[in-house]
Amino acid sequence: MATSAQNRLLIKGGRVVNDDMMQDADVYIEDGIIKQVGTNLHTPGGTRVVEAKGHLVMPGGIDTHTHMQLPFMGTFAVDDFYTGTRAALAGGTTMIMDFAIPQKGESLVEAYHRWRSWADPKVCCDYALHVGVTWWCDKVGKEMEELTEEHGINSFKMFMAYKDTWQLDDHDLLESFKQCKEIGALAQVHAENGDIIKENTAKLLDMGITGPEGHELSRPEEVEAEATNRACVLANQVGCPLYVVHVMSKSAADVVSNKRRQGHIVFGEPIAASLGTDGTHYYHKCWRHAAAHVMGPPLRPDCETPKYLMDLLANGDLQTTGTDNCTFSASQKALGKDDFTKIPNGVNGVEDRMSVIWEKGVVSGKIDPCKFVAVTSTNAAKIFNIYPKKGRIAVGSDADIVVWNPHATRTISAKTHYQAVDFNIFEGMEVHGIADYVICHGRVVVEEGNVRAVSGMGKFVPTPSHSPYVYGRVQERDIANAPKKVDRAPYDGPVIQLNNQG
Ligand SMILES: C[C@@H](CNC(N)=O)C(=O)O
Ligand SMILES: [Zn+2]
Ligand SMILES: [Zn+2]
Repeated sequence: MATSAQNRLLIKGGRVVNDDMMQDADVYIEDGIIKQVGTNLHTPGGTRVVEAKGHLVMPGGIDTHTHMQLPFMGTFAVDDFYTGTRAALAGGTTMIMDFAIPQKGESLVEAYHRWRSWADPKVCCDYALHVGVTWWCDKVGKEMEELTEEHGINSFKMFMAYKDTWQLDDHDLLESFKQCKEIGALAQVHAENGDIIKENTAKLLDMGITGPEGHELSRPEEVEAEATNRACVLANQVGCPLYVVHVMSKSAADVVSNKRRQGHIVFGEPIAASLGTDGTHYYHKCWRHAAAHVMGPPLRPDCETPKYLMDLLANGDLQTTGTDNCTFSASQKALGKDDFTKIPNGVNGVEDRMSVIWEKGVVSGKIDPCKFVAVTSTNAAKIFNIYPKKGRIAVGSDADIVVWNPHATRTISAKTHYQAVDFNIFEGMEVHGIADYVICHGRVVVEEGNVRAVSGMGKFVPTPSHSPYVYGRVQERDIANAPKKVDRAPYDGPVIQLNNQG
């Protein structure tokens, strides 16, 4: 069938960047799919041309961790699936991975359908879902299997914090990890020790420390590191691959590095916030400013943390970058004006992630453009088993592409950002790297600063189980590491008699 002119696009004169190579090449697109990559391409008449000279042509960003319009702590995240995905496109991200989170006792499948009903009509770009496991029983295990087999879910997030609401104990963590392995899904953890947090919180409030500084004081980085280590040990003991979301500290990152060095199958996800700013803001005199940075795990007061985490992305010890975008405006954060435990947790990031990582990673000389593509897009596509449909500029891949201007600069501000939230944790930061053009489903949705995102144009992307990148070595490893019985003659010596008087 002849394609109509608006479905044909040629990105001309740019430098194509994938995670493993760069090349000067043009990219020809038809009906939302990349059809040709190369030079001197023959394209039909009526093809629209995007001039990309001096630009990098990269796979659109994949944000592995968002919470659009999340019902949380008595309110809803203010960026919904429309404003959130529109902002994502504005910044060069062409796919988000959000979370369907049931309350304790609720059906996981019902939560999945609820999130689908919220997202499908609104998303401007493609999206996938992880599903939260906030309680455990056999029914939960069966629903995890149904979600993997019938609904395109291949990752489940278990919470080790949020005691009394979403937190699982070690027994339930083990059961959920075993089930993830059984169905070929990836176990994700929110790694903080919720029991220590509860203990510390009571002490701090008793001492009259009710401000946002109390939030970080209640959960210092060793509380994140302890849970990260525990999750790695539990998962490794049942042979389940693990993905640690929102890695926020040096200590937790070191745990992931060391476990990977010991051969564990574990992945770590720092976020734009932990790569771009720090926890000194909790001590800001302005309550609103300090509260705007409240999230869990918290940003760390050690201002060397962002560089440290970027170095671990550079050397491959950490693999993906999300944002944990879960935004609340001043009046919502003010629910906790007298008690930091009531400040809705969450920060922005979905719009600025690509620029923040370009500035802190590439401009600083820590990562090159190929590694930038790896950590903002390709690694996520491989881990969640949607590669090369997503995460690559190649024939047959989706035409989700960012035409990146590496030299242009902008100053990040809530005054100019597309997000609905009234605060930006990167306020005032000058960054290099602007998405001059963003192509989504083969259509130009961002053009030199004009965002023409279309609500409902995004599609749900099923993530299939048994990702080779995650499970490719699990079977052999189980066989190789299986404990072996020792053949020996039975003991035939004396045995004491136990008296029954206890
Ligand atoms: C509830 C959700 C977002 N909030 C946060 N990280 O502070 C999460 O824990 O990832
Ligand atoms: Zn979390
Ligand atoms: Zn989250």
